[in-house]
Amino acid sequence: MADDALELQDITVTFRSREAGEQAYTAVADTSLKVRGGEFVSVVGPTGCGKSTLLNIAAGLLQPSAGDVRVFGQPLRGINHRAGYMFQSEALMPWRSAIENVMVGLEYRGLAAAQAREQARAWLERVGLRGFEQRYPHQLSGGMRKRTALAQTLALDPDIILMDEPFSALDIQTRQLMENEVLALWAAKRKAVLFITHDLDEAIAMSDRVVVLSAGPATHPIGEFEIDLPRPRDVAEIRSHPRFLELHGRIWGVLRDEVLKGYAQQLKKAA
Ligand SMILES: Nc1ncnc2c1ncn2[C@@H]1O[C@H](COP(=O)(O)OP(=O)(O)OP(=O)(O)O)[C@@H](O)[C@H]1O
Repeated sequence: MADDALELQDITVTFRSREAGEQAYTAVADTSLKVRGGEFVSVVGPTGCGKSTLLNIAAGLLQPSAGDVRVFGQPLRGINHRAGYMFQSEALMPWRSAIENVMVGLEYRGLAAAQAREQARAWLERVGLRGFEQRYPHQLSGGMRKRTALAQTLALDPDIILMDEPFSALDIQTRQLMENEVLALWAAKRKAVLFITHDLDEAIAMSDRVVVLSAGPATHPIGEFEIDLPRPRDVAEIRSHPRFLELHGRIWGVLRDEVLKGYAQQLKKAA
């Protein structure tokens, strides 16, 4: 459909080991997933189930073994240039100041240095980093580095935002502040968001829809839930809303067994 920003159709991903004798591993099997324009969709699933793999497919960083990816109705070939990507790990360049980190993508896009600097400054201000433009990543707190990375992603004005557990390394208060800021920025621009997390509370608090993945191998969606909580939301306050608790109970009912299977598999792998 034309109003789908991102569509994964029957995606299968099989990793083949280079070492002879090792078996191929099918991480994801027959997975279909859509994100409509302006929709905030979270994907939750047990550890190691294939969440990052799916995001890499959506970003065009990884080619599926089978299946198709469509971006605003067009087949994706190579990198998804309509998408911005925010990783779990730090992606800032340590030798560049905060403003230079935000500028780099804009300059790469062809903006003159002065213009790129101006836009980067405005974005740093929007994410609460006015006065910190000249600091280097090691001179910023973990939360500030995340804010810089967020400014870096949003400055490019992507139509689709892909986020892979972006706040998992933060303490709970900073995390909730950042989640609220992301929601406020998202509400202003209404981009399509695909958000990966293993935290069900975070997924429900942020999203319009939550997709639950099975444990691997051959991970696939096993449940999909519309999150009809009122907006604007405060991620801390919404957790005590009766509807939140009801949705949490229903989704956890589907997720719980997969989490247990996921743990068992990790232990088996480690043995
Ligand atoms: N390049 C690769 N080669 C072989 N196996 C891989 C590769 N990348 C991922 N895998 C395997 O595929 C499965 C899914 O990995 P993925 O990182 O997508 O999971 P995840 O759900 O994002 O994990 P986590 O919750 O720990 O972040 C894992 O079992 C992983 O070991």
